[in-house]
Amino acid sequence: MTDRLPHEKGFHISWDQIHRDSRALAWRLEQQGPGGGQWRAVVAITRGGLAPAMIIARELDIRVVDTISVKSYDNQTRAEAVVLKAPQAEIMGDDGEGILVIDDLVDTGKTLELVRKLFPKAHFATVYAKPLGRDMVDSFITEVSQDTWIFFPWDMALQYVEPYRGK
Ligand SMILES: O=P(O)(O)OC[C@H]1O[C@H](OP(=O)(O)OP(=O)(O)O)[C@H](O)[C@@H]1O
Ligand SMILES: O=c1[nH]c(=O)c2nc[nH]c2[nH]1
Ligand SMILES: [Mg+2]
Repeated sequence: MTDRLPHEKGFHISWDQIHRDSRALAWRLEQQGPGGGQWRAVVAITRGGLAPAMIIARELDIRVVDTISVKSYDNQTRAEAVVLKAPQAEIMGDDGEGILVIDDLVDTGKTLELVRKLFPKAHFATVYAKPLGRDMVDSFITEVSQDTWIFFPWDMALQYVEPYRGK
């Protein structure tokens, strides 16, 4: 099943902005590892979670980094979330306790819902969150409205724009 979501607004994020917001998320997560200590591993939800996960792993000095691949969207159309690649079973343990699962954003929450079912005791963190999915995430930095589409720097390119008076 797919459904079309209306996105009236666009929120354009630069590399600098995602770097700063991911760092802010890392600092927020620092004291929240198991027993107030170090996280056992970072797991990025690919592909969007890869860049934030790298920045967070670097900030928190976590060397064990794995991925789970969940595909939910074709362009701006939501489809059923499916796991295309799971993380290593030895890293995750029975329930994901002590593991930090990172994604770039939570929108409807369907992606995190699926991953949470697999690893219910992991900590779920995203850089951005929309209201529908906010309850699925344990930590995030910035909330945007549901009708906003977030444009990430890896999906954009700098391009020439005509001067305002030249049109
Ligand atoms: O909360 P939801 O409604 O599930 O949406 C959020 C997910 O959608 C996007 O990933 P996408 O499936 O588009 O794949 P990508 O990360 O490879 O771009 C985004 O990176 C999140 O993972
Ligand atoms: O680049 C993206 N921006 C978004 O706002 C979004 N929501 C779900 N998936 C998304 N991908
Ligand atoms: Mg994604």
